[in-house]
Amino acid sequence: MSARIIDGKAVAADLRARLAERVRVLGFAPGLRVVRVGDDPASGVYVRNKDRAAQQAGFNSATLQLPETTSEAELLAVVAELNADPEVDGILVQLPLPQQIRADAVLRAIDPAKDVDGFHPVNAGLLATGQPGLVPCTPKGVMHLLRAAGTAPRGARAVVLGRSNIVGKPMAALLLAADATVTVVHSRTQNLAAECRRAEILVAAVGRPEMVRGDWVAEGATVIDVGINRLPTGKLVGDVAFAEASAHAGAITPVPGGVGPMTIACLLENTLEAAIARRGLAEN
Ligand SMILES: Nc1nc2c(c(=O)[nH]1)N[C@@H](CN(C=O)c1ccc(C(=O)N[C@@H](CCC(=O)O)C(=O)O)cc1)CN2
Ligand SMILES: [Mg+2]
Repeated sequence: MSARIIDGKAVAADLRARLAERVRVLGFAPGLRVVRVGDDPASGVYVRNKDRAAQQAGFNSATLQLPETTSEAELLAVVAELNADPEVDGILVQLPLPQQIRADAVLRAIDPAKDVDGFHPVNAGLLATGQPGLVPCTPKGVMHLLRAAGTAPRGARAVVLGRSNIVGKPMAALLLAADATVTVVHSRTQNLAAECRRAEILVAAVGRPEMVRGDWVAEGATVIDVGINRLPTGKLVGDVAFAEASAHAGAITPVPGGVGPMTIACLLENTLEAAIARRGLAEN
């Protein structure tokens, strides 16, 4: 079998266009503030892309750039200001942070109602207990991609490779909420390949270049590759060996152009949701 390619760029562009139209109809500009600390070059690219996508969709977006030497207390003070600012609907602190700052302490300080990354323990708890809240952008984007691919999670065997708070755990919760039968596997799991081979939906989010080989993929499975790994050659690859896996999968996301663009589109979706909820508006 040669897999269908799930075009994340196109799905993200479509979502961004629909969000822009909703913003136009609502008649106000949702406020987004992205905080970048230091000069990690990849973060620079992501933050610029977020800002540009937000502005193109009619959001009131700005990036706050802080020096690499920023202390945790200084960053917490910036977060407190944004929490108190009525013009701000969404706050996102770009990760990774410099080593003198505890990311957990900063993420916990963000007002959960403005936590458009969905990383605050309150939002994580709401998701884990099946209640409405702000959902992390990358797993939310994966759910959009499954819909676009025509892959229904209900009753399907889903395997999530990776157990991070940012992707693996919320991904498992979302699939479970969509009635999939979910298994989470990780570096300590025995027989990883055999576990993955059982999946009708396989989500790889482990951060190891091309770890998932062709014979880990069941015939006809939908494979979603969350990994974005830069090889020493400069080439960007996912957690899945794309050519090998494509020979078995029914549908597969590429890297680049798969999950990555959805992360940014879903950030806009979350910011719009936060703006609507903060204003007590209900859309019809
Ligand atoms: N606060 C957060 N920090 C980080 C997150 C996050 O969701 N919230 N995720 C990643 C980085 N990230 C967004 O911030 C992100 C990474 C990659 C892409 C993307 O579109 N990638 C492209 C390829 C880009 C390239 O050429 O390098 C693709 O996959 O097509 C978007 C967002 C860590 N930090
Ligand atoms: Mg991503």
